[in-house]
Amino acid sequence: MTSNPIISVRGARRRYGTFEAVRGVDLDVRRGELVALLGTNGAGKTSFVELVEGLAPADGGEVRVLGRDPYHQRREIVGSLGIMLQSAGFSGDLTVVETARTWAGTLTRPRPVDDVLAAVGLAHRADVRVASLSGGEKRRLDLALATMGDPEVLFLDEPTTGLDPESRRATWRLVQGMLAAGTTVLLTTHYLEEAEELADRIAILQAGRIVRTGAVADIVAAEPARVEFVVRNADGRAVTPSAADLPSLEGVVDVPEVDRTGRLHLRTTRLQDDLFTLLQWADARQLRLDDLDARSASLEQAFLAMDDSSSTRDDASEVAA
Ligand SMILES: Nc1ncnc2c1ncn2[C@@H]1O[C@H](COP(=O)(O)OP(=O)(O)OP(=O)(O)O)[C@@H](O)[C@H]1O
Repeated sequence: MTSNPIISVRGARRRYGTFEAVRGVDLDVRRGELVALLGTNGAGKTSFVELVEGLAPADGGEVRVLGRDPYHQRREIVGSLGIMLQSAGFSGDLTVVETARTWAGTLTRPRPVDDVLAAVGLAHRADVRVASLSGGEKRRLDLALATMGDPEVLFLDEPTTGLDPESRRATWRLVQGMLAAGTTVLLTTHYLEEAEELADRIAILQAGRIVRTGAVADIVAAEPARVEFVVRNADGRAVTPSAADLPSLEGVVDVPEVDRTGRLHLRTTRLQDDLFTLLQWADARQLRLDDLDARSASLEQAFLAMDDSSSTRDDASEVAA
């Protein structure tokens, strides 16, 4: 299916004085897709997302949401956007339901307030003053307001920060329901598990540039898998093979390490082949690979590896820019 992207950004730039926080970002988000923007603190996520939300003008490049410039043509699209900022400025004196009703009054087609509060698990807190809510409850009220207008495009800036694991999962279910109904979502998060759970695609920002985009599986596949075990002989005693004792393993990157407990750690780009070779090697010598743990890299490992390598690359791209 080819359709125009709902969010389309080309060469976006944003400056604060002489400092450039967003340095030529390209991004497309298609209808019904969730793209998660990841990056370490100060990478430029909020600076970039504010351009797409139309809360600030770009200093260069082109930003389009639903075919419009979200800053200069904001009034034409604002009714189709739902924005959940990192901190919303509610009056603490209003109750939850009063806040929701006030917000509903600003929207063209609000969903029923009771439904929206129930969806985020705040129905039983409707008459509590906002000032008395916990941090996690305030976050859920933010989400209720952002989704009240049934937006075509939803911006979620760290939506589950401060939520307990159960509330976090409830938020994920709500977002998944909106995605299934065709909502397009741009999410920023520091929780890689959240990105793994929700994102169709991930974009990783580093010092104002996107250094990687792709599906979680593709990003993770580029990172070596981990294998760990303790080698024991026929008597059950742990033995520590040197690298020279081990069979030749084709996918192994860097030298296998033995930690203080005698556990051997290696990383390989050919998990199945190298595991098979290791098991054959152990079998032929009547050795056991105890507590064997072999697993693909997590998004977290891929993210940390990318962050290391891109900070080195960044110095080079600075000169080239
Ligand atoms: N109003 C501002 N004036 C000057 N510099 C700013 C301003 N806002 C942000 N910056 C700088 O721009 C860079 C990007 O900040 P931004 O808040 O966009 O990062 P972020 O990826 O959202 O970080 P976090 O994960 O901590 O929210 C940082 O170096 C920050 O110090």
